[in-house]
Amino acid sequence: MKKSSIVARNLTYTVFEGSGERNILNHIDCEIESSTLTTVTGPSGSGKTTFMYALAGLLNISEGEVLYSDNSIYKLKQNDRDLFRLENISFIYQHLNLFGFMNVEENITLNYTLRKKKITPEISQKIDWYLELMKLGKIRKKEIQSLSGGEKQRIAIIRAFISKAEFIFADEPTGNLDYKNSLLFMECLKDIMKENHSTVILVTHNKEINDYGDQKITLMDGNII
Ligand SMILES: Nc1ncnc2c1ncn2[C@@H]1O[C@H](COP(=O)(O)OP(=O)(O)OP(=O)(O)O)[C@@H](O)[C@H]1O
Repeated sequence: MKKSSIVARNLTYTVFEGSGERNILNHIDCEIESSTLTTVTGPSGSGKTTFMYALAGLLNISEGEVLYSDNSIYKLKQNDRDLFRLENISFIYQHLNLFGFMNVEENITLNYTLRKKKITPEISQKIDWYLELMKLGKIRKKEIQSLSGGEKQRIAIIRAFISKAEFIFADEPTGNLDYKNSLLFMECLKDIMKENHSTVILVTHNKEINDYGDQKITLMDGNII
């Protein structure tokens, strides 16, 4: 068996509601193997986004742990945890998180800027290649506000791909895309996974996207079913 790259043990996230408590994630155990695509589905409110954030070390979990190659992300000091994420994890959020005050190129290369890494000619060429592939053409210097929802989504996707992160967490990455572009995204994702040996966790409501998963997780009321 391949080595597990992410392991969650007893992962629990509790919130206080009124006079009581509620487990949004309820003692979850799971293993995600290296270089695989794991899809996460379930009804609205079942805990998919929370699960993804908890795996990425973004929450103050109530119980349990998340291990990346046997190291607990929640045992890291906050600064080290942030640094680990910056170096190793790319996100494609439901709400895109693109910055309106930056142009397309600045948004795509944000991870490099934050890590003070140079944009090599090879990376620059790759950006053009992705822009062409995603049918966006010559928009590197365009303002983000001037783009449509689907175009912004594709920029967020390119930003995640270009960072070459080992782990990609994607929350409804095809939510703003039409059928053709959704399948194009999945084909690109598979190529990227092969090239970078990435491990991908992808939240989706879409049955066809879910079918791409090597492992399929279904959540219901904070439990894996
Ligand atoms: N910090 C919080 N405080 C209170 N409730 C929360 C908090 N975070 C999440 N929830 C609740 O937990 C439940 C799960 O939320 P989550 O966003 O993870 O669901 P989801 O499955 O991703 O939903 P959707 O498919 O609609 O995006 C929801 O009922 C949400 O309101």
